[in-house]
Amino acid sequence: MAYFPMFVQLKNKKCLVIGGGRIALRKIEVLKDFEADVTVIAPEMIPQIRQIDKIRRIFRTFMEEDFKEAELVVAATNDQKVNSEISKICMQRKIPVNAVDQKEDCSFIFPSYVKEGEVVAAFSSGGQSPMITQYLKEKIKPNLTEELGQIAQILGSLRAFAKSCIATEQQRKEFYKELLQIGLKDIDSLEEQRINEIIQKYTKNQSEIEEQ
Ligand SMILES: C[C@@]1(CC(=O)O)c2cc3[nH]c(cc4nc(cc5[nH]c(cc(n2)[C@H]1CCC(=O)O)[C@@](C)(CC(=O)O)[C@@H]5CCC(=O)O)C(CC(=O)O)=C4CCC(=O)O)c(CCC(=O)O)c3CC(=O)O
Ligand SMILES: NC(=O)C1=CN([C@@H]2O[C@H](COP(=O)(O)OP(=O)(O)OC[C@H]3O[C@@H](n4cnc5c(N)ncnc54)[C@H](O)[C@@H]3O)[C@@H](O)[C@H]2O)C=CC1
Repeated sequence: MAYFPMFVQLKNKKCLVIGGGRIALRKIEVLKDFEADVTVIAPEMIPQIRQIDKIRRIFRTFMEEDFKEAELVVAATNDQKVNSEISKICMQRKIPVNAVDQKEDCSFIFPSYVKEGEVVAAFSSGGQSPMITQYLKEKIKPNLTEELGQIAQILGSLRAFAKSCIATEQQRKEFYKELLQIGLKDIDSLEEQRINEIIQKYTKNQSEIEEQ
């Protein structure tokens, strides 16, 4: 079964990671990368987890009341029974849950991803082979450049303006495409004056349409 790649807003969401080993660390780093509010619960945590900034650490085994406020949970202990129990609690409470050792206990799984600014490419093999998932990430890395992330930010900042000032969706599409092509050739040439020239070209078209 293939999983649907849903892009979820995690900023400031209360995410609970249960377990304090190497795999918990990997999951915490991903959640932090998307600005989640992370709490870790485990009797023992590896030094790298103890050193992470701005997370809550609770040194004990989990309790049912820990789930009260959780909006997303990762069961990352090394005990399958414990992870399964966590999963059941979350499923009952309809909290999205990931269990690191058994996809049957997951309502969502983690992808391998590349992120530049707000552009994210994410891969999954439906749990069949994380190696393949990692391989795909490495393949896309040379294409998902820092510049592409910057171009996305520039195009994003022009969206509201383009919607109000460029007449049709087709024209807006051409406008974004032209800016993208320029940015891909040379990000530095996508500066204010050049952008203004292109804006004028597309808004001029609109005033011509309005005059007719
Ligand atoms: C179902 C899923 C649930 C979940 O964790 O969300 C899951 C489950 C399991 N992984 C296992 C093993 C490995 N996982 C990795 C790596 C990653 N695993 C990740 C995700 C996922 N792993 C989800 C499915 C993803 C998909 O759809 O493809 C990544 C992408 C994201 C992340 O972890 O954040 C991250 C790469 C991050 C990156 O580099 O970008 C490596 C490689 C390595 O460690 O270098 C190995 C060893 C090689 C191998 O086994 O293939 C085992 C067996 C453990 C055992 O044998 O004991 C299980 C349990 C089982 O399969 O039963
Ligand atoms: N999803 C993935 O990508 C992968 C998953 N795995 C799975 O991940 C599991 C965990 O791996 P590691 O982090 O290396 O294990 P680990 O042994 O380093 O850490 C286990 C952690 O769980 C904690 N723990 C145990 N019982 C607990 C409880 N009742 N409440 C709270 N915390 C508890 C321990 O204190 C410890 O911090 C492995 O057993 C393996 O099945 C392994 C490789 C990749």
